[in-house]
Amino acid sequence: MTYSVKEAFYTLQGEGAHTGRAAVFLRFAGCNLWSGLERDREKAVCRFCDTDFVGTNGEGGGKFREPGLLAAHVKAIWEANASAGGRPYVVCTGGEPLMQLDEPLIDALHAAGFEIAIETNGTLPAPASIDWICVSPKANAPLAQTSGSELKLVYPQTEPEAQPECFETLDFEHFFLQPRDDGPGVSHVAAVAAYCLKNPKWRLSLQTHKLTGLP
Ligand SMILES: C[S@@+](CC[C@H](N)C(=O)[O-])C[C@H]1O[C@@H](n2cnc3c(N)ncnc32)[C@H](O)[C@@H]1O
Ligand SMILES: Nc1nc2[nH]cc(C(=O)O)c2c(=O)[nH]1
Ligand code: SF4
Ligand SMILES: [Mg+2]
Repeated sequence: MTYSVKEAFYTLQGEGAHTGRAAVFLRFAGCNLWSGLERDREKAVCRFCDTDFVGTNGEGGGKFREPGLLAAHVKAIWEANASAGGRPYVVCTGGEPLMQLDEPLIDALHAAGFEIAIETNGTLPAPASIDWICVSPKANAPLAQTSGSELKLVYPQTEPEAQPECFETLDFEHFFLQPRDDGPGVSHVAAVAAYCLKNPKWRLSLQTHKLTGLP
């Protein structure tokens, strides 16, 4: 299949349990919960998205006709940036990466030496061969993937079915609340901190790339 990639870039993982780890971010185009067009945002299932995942015109983006070609592209980005040590790490995100990330591409990334992480909204099942599965549930989007490495819930969400208590018995190793970024002048950090202080099962995940200026 042909993979549509919005952008691919080298940075530090900004969120969750692997915060601070060097990685190639592979951002697939398209999502099943929003078209990505501002005119559709209010009627979308997921309305708080902070990401442009439309098209293939970003840095390192493009269309890749074979899994091996995309894996070679990711490897070239790693090798152009990392000089020594550390296991090559790729974070597949989007948009919704599970609309495109398939077994042939997972095999090709593994063959290129990568440990593979995914950031997914959990509405599509994730292949078990992915090394690190981060699920970020959204209100009104039933979960197909109820186990994994970390569950990272954007907080607050108003809908009753997107409250932290709805997810805390699922089969994940780590539970994070991430303050919803509503743009300049609004912060939900204190609300997340207060929740985590009362409910120690949950930890605070800051979007540290937005503090450091990394992509
Ligand atoms: C852009 S999404 C792409 C992956 C996948 N579609 C998902 O939603 O998990 C990557 C991460 O950013 C989070 N995110 C999106 N918009 C956000 C916002 N406004 N504030 C905080 N986190 C946000 C998502 O919940 C997810 O954990
Ligand atoms: N540095 C950095 N860390 C991230 N963690 C998850 C991200 C995403 O958009 O999926 C992201 C991102 O866009 N940049
Ligand atoms: S599911 Fe993820 S990529 Fe899709 S609109 Fe929501 S946050 Fe953005
Ligand atoms: Mg992001």
